[in-house]
Amino acid sequence: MILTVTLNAALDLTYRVPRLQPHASHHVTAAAERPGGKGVNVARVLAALGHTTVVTGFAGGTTGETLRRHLAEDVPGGGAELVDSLVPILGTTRRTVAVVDASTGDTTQLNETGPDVTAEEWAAFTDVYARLLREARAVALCGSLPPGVPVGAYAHLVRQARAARVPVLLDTSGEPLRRGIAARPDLVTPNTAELAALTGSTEPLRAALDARRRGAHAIAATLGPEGVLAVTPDGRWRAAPPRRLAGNPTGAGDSAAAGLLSALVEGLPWPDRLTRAVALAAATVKAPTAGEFDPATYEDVLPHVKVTAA
Ligand SMILES: O=P(O)(O)OC[C@@]1(O)O[C@H](CO)[C@@H](O)[C@@H]1O
Repeated sequence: MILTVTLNAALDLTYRVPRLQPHASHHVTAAAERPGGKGVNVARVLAALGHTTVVTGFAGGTTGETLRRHLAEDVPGGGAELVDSLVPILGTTRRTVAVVDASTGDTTQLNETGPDVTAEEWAAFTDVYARLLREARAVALCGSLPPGVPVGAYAHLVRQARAARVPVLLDTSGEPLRRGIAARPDLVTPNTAELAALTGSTEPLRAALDARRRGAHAIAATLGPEGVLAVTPDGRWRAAPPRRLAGNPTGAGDSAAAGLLSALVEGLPWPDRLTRAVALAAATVKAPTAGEFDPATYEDVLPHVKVTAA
């Protein structure tokens, strides 16, 4: 199985409004509620691709219950098993709100901070994680940290995965990323803003090379509509979709992470991993909510992703 960790899981709400304007009242024309947080999105895409996936992290309160109920119901595309190993907490799982402006296609994201996690709950999680690592073929550590979880949490979890010889992907930001990358994860998947905040450089190749020097075995930077830039021990590549797709980009990075991890577990070479990541990200932009992708767009884009040396 593949393991995904979402320490700050969320109940994701997506609202569609005809046109988003500050200081105005809006009529919501469509609303959706999904289990979310980056690692949950990665897990849902992995399961849809046919990989048995275990979701861990924290869940609590009424939103936590709702999230777990949705997780049990909802494998998009009816793929492989999605196993809930979330650790219960006393606090209440956060909500996030994505507001999609139908006139432009732009999305505005509002993320709650998350519940307070106690030292005992964090200790209970690390025990569950150590047990799950024994069965895992790969692990993804994704998203922000809720209050109470130590800022070096990802560094600790990366070291545990490396000690267990389980390939580990890290997708986070800020200080947890800075510390996590120094623990030498196999793959880090920052977006351009995260990469710039980490390295101080807005030039993606320079920033990715710098990020790799900080300890990551490989970097696959997600560049939005431009695709993915990878700096790896086997080479450097850019992978780009054949055309720019309009839609909701929330969760596109998570789908790219799922593509990279599934292809790694399947033993595919880097160019094929990047091709899958880019096609899945494009197909996610064409799906209305994070954690889902449009299968027809995926099949359509996959043969046309362009991979070039960087
Ligand atoms: O606050 P974080 O953990 O960084 O991001 C949370 C989040 O906005 O990211 C996903 C999209 O990538 C959403 O489904 C999710 O709720």
